[in-house]
Amino acid sequence: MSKIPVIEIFGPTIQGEGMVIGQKTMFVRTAGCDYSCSWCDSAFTWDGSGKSLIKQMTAEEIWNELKRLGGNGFSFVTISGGNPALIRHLEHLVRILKENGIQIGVETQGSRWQDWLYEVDQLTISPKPPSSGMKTDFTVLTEILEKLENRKGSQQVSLKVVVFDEKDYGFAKEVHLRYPGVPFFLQVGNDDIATTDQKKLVHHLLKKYEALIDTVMADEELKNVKVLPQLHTLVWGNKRGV
Ligand SMILES: C[S@@+](CC[C@H](N)C(=O)[O-])C[C@H]1O[C@@H](n2cnc3c(N)ncnc32)[C@H](O)[C@@H]1O
Ligand SMILES: Nc1nc2[nH]cc(C(=O)O)c2c(=O)[nH]1
Ligand code: SF4
Ligand SMILES: [Mg+2]
Repeated sequence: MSKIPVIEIFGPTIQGEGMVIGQKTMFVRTAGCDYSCSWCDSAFTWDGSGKSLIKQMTAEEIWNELKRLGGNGFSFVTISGGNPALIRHLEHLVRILKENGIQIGVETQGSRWQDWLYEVDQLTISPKPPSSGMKTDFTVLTEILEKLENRKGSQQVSLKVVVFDEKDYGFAKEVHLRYPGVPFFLQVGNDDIATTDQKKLVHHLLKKYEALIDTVMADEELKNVKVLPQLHTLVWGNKRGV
């Protein structure tokens, strides 16, 4: 059976970001990314520091681990990474989750396509702004969004851009104005991903959230948008596996 590189499986917890914020969910985090964002809060998935944590698992093994951790107490699984859209074999996990009546969420940056993305119930695509050091290939992103336009009725797709500075804000606007029909989220960037001083971090991030709200409220070009913090970071700081 084909193996999937998994770096962590955790939950149940709440989805802390984006269109499904607050949803009770399990997480499967795959290893490996085609990007290397300067501020990635999950760099251990791709920078070698988490190498010893990576397990090659079959879809059945992942499903068994999800049940061991979550028992009968979950109906939603979020697949993140790294970039899960690098891994074709996730189609097997998606099938097992579907067969068991589990709703699926995916977090990806919109740089790669896989056919199993059609089966995802809540798909968050998060193009990277300039501060990440990455460059979005808009031809690829447009192709992906065009494929998803013909999706079945129950699937929801959203765009989410993390904002650290003014240039990022300009990029976020560009993305929203390019794809005005796709539900759009702005997310506060965490620029202190290493600190263990949670009180200070939360205070700092709430200030940044307030500033981002102020900017968007004053901006006539951004109307039908949602502005969110990373809720899990406000609750648990930079802790991993929550
Ligand atoms: C770790 S990524 C994994 C999925 C995929 N590679 C992606 O970037 O969309 C999950 C989400 O966390 C966001 N993220 C990563 N580092 C962040 C940070 N320092 N502050 C805020 N959001 C961050 C990403 O933009 C993405 O939306
Ligand atoms: N609670 C919680 N919500 C999340 N939403 C997106 C996450 C991610 O790292 O992809 C994440 C995460 O790591 N934890
Ligand atoms: S695309 Fe996602 S996982 Fe990859 S480096 Fe950027 S934030 Fe991290
Ligand atoms: Mg995260």
